Amino acid sequence: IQALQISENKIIKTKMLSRACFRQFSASIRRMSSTNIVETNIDSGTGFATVTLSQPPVNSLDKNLLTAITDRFKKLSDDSSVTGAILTSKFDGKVFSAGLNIVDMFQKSDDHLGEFWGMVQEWYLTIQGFPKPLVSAINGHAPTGGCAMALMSDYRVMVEGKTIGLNETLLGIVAPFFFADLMIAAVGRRHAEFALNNGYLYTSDEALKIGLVDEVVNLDQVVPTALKILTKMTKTPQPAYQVCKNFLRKETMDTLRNDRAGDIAHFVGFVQQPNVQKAIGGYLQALKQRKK
Ligand SMILES: CC/C=C\C/C=C\C/C=C\CC/C=C/CC(=O)SCCNC(=O)CCNC(=O)[C@H](O)C(C)(C)COP(=O)(O)OP(=O)(O)OC[C@H]1O[C@@H](n2cnc3c(N)ncnc32)[C@H](O)[C@@H]1OP(=O)(O)O
Repeated sequence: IQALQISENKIIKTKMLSRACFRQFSASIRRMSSTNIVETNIDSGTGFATVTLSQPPVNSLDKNLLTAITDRFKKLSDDSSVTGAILTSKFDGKVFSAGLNIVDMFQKSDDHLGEFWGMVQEWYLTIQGFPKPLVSAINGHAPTGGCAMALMSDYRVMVEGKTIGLNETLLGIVAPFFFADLMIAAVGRRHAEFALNNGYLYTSDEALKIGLVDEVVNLDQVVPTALKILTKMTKTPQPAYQVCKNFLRKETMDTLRNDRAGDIAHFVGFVQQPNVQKAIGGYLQALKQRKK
């Protein structure tokens, strides 16, 4: 009987302990009401939000994903309990993001293209204007718009052995001026001209050499390294951090803000050209046939 009582007490204690652990865990990690394509967890101890892009197969930025990311970052900006954020992908070891969804640019009406580009502008203005420290944990390939999105963060940690770059010209399209300015800000005009004119995709190590990313680590170190640097960045007095970040980025953002309609018209006119459509169609086909 005594033995039974002892083991029953042990069970009760174990249950109490696991309930306490669960309470502690649920108190420290808050899951934001996320769409399933953008998962967000907030650590209530540090205030760090981890935003994980989760749209299969490659996080291509279609209207749904652009809107979900934009909404998420707007909420994180407004949430005073959030001190900083990490942007990463669910498809670790494979793809961070395949950039803008090419299907949204092929054989579409002017209205579709205009609405799509308006969403691209809003996505750029929101992440680039995110007032808190933001670190990209680039755990897979990051071509074109995927690279641009990583460039909008304040620090880039990349997994070894993948590729990154603004390689639009290889598709027969041209990176918009606000993508080009992101690259110039990171690597300087000389490297940016070479990278954009030639649609050059850098390996992780090459990207590190020119300053396109800040650190290259193995896969299981990507997020921990991002967390480490975020911890440092959030120690800077935040009003000063925000003012500084805003004034350094304001010029290009203002150029876009001041003529969004003109920029949309420019995009639609460019993409609807028959030779551009032909190039995009050919590229899409090549992408589909790569696997065969
Ligand atoms: C004078 C004019 C001046 C200025 C111009 C004015 C305005 C600007 C005009 C235009 C600017 C437009 C800007 C565009 C920026 C972009 O972001 S364009 C996006 C380009 N993206 C890419 O090139 C990436 C292509 N993808 C890949 O290289 C690979 O998929 C990747 C390495 C990311 C992953 O490889 P892997 O894991 O092997 O996957 P798969 O290749 O097998 O892909 C899986 C399926 O996903 C489809 N897919 C891949 N990427 C995209 C995409 N970006 N959009 C849509 N779909 C994509 C792929 O086809 C596979 O589909 P399937 O399974 O075969 O159905």
